[in-house]
Amino acid sequence: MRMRSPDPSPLSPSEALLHGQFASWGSGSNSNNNSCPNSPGGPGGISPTASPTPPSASNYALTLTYSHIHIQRLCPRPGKEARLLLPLSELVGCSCPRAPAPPLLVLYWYPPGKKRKGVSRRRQVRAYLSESRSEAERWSAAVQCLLRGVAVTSDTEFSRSLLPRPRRLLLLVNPFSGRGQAMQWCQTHILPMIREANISYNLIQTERQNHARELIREISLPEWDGIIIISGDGLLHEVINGLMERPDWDQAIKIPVGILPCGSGNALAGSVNHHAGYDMCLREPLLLNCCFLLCRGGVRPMDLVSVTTSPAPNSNSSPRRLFSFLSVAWGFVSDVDIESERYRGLGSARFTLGTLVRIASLRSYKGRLSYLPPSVMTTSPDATPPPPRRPLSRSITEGLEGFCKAPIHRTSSDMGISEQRSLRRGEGEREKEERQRERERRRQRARGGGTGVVRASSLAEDRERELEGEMEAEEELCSERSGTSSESNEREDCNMGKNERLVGIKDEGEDEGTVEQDSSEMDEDDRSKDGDEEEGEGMLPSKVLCESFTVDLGQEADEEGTSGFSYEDNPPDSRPAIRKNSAPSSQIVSALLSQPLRPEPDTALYSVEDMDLNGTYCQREPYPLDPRERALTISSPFRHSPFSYKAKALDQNQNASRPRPLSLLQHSQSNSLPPKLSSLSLSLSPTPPSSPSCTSPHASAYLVPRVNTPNSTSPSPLRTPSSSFNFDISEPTGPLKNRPFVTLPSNLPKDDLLPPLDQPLPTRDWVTIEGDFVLVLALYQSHLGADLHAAPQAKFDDGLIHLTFVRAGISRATLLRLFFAMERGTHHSVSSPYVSHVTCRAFRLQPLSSRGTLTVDGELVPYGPLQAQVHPSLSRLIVGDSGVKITRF
Ligand SMILES: Nc1ncnc2c1ncn2[C@@H]1O[C@H](COP(=O)(O)OP(=O)(O)OP(=O)(O)O)[C@@H](O)[C@H]1O
Repeated sequence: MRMRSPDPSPLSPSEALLHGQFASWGSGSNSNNNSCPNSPGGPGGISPTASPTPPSASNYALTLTYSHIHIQRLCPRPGKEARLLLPLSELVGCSCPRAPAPPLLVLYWYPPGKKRKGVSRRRQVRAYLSESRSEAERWSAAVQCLLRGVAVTSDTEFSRSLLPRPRRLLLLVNPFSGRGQAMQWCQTHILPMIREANISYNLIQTERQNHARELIREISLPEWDGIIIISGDGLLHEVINGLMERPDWDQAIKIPVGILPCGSGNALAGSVNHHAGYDMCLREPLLLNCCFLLCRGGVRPMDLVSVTTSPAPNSNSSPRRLFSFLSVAWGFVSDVDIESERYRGLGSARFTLGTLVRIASLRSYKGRLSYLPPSVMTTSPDATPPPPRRPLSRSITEGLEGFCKAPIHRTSSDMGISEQRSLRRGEGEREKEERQRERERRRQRARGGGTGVVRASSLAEDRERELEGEMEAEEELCSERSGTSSESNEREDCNMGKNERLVGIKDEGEDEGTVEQDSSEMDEDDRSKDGDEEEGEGMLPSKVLCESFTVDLGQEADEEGTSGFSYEDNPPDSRPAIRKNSAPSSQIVSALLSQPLRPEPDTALYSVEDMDLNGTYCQREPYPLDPRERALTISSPFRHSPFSYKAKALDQNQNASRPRPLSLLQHSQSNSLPPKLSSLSLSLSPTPPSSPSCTSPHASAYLVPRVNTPNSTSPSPLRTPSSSFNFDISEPTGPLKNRPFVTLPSNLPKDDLLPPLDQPLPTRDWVTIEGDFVLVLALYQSHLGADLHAAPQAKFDDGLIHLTFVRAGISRATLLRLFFAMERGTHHSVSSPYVSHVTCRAFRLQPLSSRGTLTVDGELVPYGPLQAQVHPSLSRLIVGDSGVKITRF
């Protein structure tokens, strides 16, 4: 019994809603005490025929207030606390068993677990024997009224009639999610708690992929107060899309949805758990927290993101639209998600192993990422309006990894350094500066042969010139100001600023050299270079925090500080990539990291396909590739990868009816640790040579005109409307999600920020980054997995997409450090010029590499151009007490 010390402030009578005396009844935790009352109606519940245990000698005085039940032992025993304060916020329900059971008041209490991570909240059932049934029922009704948010006062006559009808929930269980424990957990954890909360439910097991989606499209929704997914995030993805495919989608999507985590990633559950203020946890503790929050009720609006994907390969259909509640991933994250399917038996540890394998064979992808930063808006009508904001029109073309770092530092932010400086000046100066830059860009493009192709080797010069242009403009501004009393001071300031920036440019150049060396020699030299890198760190800009988002300008310098990074340096519970329940031990990690990372000779070739403005792939120059990469499918070190790319994939619908169990069976052969892990070759993936000096034959080939550059050329001659989306690319045959061709309702919310996928983006306001990426991750929840706090600022309804992109050139150690820091959500402070975090309202992703994986909410979608826009607060999520109470009863 958890008796607490007496409340120092005695209860005032006005606070008390009810007061009464009860005798004790066998109480305690369900697991330890067989004599205690069990779940109402559940197995082991109070048997009507059971003869009541004789009341104990000790009696209790119970007082009910708006927030607590005060339980006072009337005959204090030595060594025992005399008083227990039971917060109503920790109760899921209360009952009064029907006759012939004794007149009991039964309280179902789930106090939170100990602070130590991973310790579950524990179920405690407390039963008190009343003098009469009517008194017990009065108390039960009063407690339930408070739990359900019914307005009551001390004058209220409590009875069952005051209670709203029990909530009705549709529970959808994917029995194959995670490690296949969903049904077992239903019986042991979920259903008992739901019964105790007096919730009615219908439980349906899904039988195949898209079963839930079809079901949700058809059912009558007014019968339900909520739809609960007992699975991973994939099943919720189906439900959300099923709701949006209904003719009454605008009503349907407002039905509260909830998630009880039984998958392996459980990102949304992790976000809900975090939102409720609980410590990060996994498995049963996470499930119990989420189930508790569900029973407490309370919903919040949740943003949905409308994603338009390319049509499936070999299909003549148009782009597909779907709705996403979690993420879009390309590169590292989606690769790990899909490739680690084969380790599903490991539970969430599959991501750990997948992460290590993918880091060992790190690869990068060419592509173009464009995004629309959120606009600056004043929320208060009294607030002074912001200065007129010049529409931003920026496009950043990056060269090879580590080569052109400066542009991304400065301009990928909504209010980057150059923009902030411009805004301080008058419109005239800004326009003048803009014109000057424009002229410079045009000259630059003309030098590129008039094709719009930007030479990679010229990018750094380009950027340097741009900076010089800015400085000249500033100098002009200073000279215009001369004549005032502060003339000399200002001039000095200006000159000083210029010198500092020139030093900065020089230093960046030096740093780039270092980073190139880093990418080619990697870890072998890590330790020795540590000191040098530290030196350079102070010379670079450190970090710009923008109003709406953060862009890390940090120095990759302490990248090499990661040479000192070892598993010994990190407490075991602070590793997201190496999870607590991970199968791979630190020895595996050490083995992987201790391998020398050698650049592989570029001995084999495969074709790199470039894409024109219309999203059509065209073959460009050959791209060097390690022969093993070709042999090992998508650079997996596992020879029998079930995800090998076939020359031509089946239409995704040909997998359509393949139920999950089959796919699990199919993967079961590889559901084991990699053979001979220690002999894994840590060869570099086919990233281009680190030198930007165009030694790579393809260096200028993949840099194609940018659609949203103001002066970009008209659409490429390769573009033909009919050939748009006609991708001759292969897809993994296994897990590509079958999406039945359903005609979406015509009145769905429009993606008003985006043109059709085959049209160029608007020339204003958008930012484009082009180059080699290790990963692009668009997240709209705080968590990417239950223990990956990947977007710490994200809220369910912030109307924002949180974009993280990592560019090629990042070392394995830094990447690993980034994932480690993600567990605590501190990865934004991992200083690396290759890592950027921004927010946006819409984005477009155009992969330029011919192979890769794209996932939406962890589900594979056709590989090709994709775009997305956030639709704020479109749906409603059950989050517990911190939300608004469910009103539909
Ligand atoms: N009965 C079933 N048989 C086969 N596949 C199913 C079944 N029910 C659902 N699915 C599909 O299984 C896929 C994975 O489900 P889900 O994401 O819920 O679990 P998970 O992958 O274990 O969890 P997480 O996404 O958190 O890793 C989804 O695409 C879903 O459509």
